Amino acid sequence: MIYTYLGPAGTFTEAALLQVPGARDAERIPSANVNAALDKVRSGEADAAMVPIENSVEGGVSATLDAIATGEALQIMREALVTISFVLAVRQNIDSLEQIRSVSTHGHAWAQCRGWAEANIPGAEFVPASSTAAGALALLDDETGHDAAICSPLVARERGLKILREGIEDYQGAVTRFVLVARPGPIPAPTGVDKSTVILPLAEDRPGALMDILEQFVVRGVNLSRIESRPTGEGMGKYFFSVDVDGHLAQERVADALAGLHRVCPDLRFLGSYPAAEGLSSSVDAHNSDNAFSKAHAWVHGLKTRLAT
Ligand SMILES: O=C(O)C(=O)C[C@]1(C(=O)O)C=C[C@@H](O)C=C1
Repeated sequence: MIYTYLGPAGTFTEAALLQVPGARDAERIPSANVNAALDKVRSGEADAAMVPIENSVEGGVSATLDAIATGEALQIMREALVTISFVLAVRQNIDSLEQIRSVSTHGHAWAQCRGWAEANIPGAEFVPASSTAAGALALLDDETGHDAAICSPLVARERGLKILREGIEDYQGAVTRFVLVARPGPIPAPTGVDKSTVILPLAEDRPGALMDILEQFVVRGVNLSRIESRPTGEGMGKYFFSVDVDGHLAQERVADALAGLHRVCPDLRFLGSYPAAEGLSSSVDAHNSDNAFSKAHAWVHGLKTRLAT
């Protein structure tokens, strides 16, 4: 297996990839951004890419949500959760917060430390970086660049960076969710605690269009764990929904909901069923169990055998 991930080495995304059994000893190619990582998978240069998709404080990672929703089809094989904590790393000549005029990090990391930054380095300019590790490593390479970087404690320690403050995140215990994405292939077998992801473009802007979609889940007792609307880029007011549901394609209620969605949303994109990284809370009523669906299908099938030909 050849893996790629949002690099350079030392990103939270690499930490997520290292949770995948075997990834530590496999070839790992860093990519400069999410699109580059997914392109490597689409072209066959890598077999799978780990990319961030959602943070418990800042929400969805738009670059990933958009890139997997369009273009050549991809499939989510698994997910990984990483607890996020940030340090403030500085150049060797900086000894106090007052000396910091510019700070670099990834946009999602900046959003998670904004309160701390406003209170502690109010005058500092934010310099966007392609990842937290890229912002941190520039402290070593680029003598003319920013004074400080917000990054993981790990990359700061491994690269011998000077740490001025630790635990600067606004919300302790924040978590980022990552997905491992591959070219479409076999769908991982159900584990009993699974998720499925589906992209639902709105066919037309009319009253009840979202209700038609949600109804497909509600009537089959399928719980949604995430729903986000993203602009398609094709003009104002054009959106698709990116949805995670509890359950696996192998479960009748999920398969039946997908069939219903295909009728109301024919351009939908199924992004996969895969093991959930943590236990799901939703329970399934008896009338939405596989058994109830099988009995109902068998009953209708029996009736149909009596149709006059
Ligand atoms: O910059 C990194 O280290 C990343 O892995 C990216 C990323 C993100 O996109 O959310 C991952 C985790 C943190 O929430 C901040 C940044």
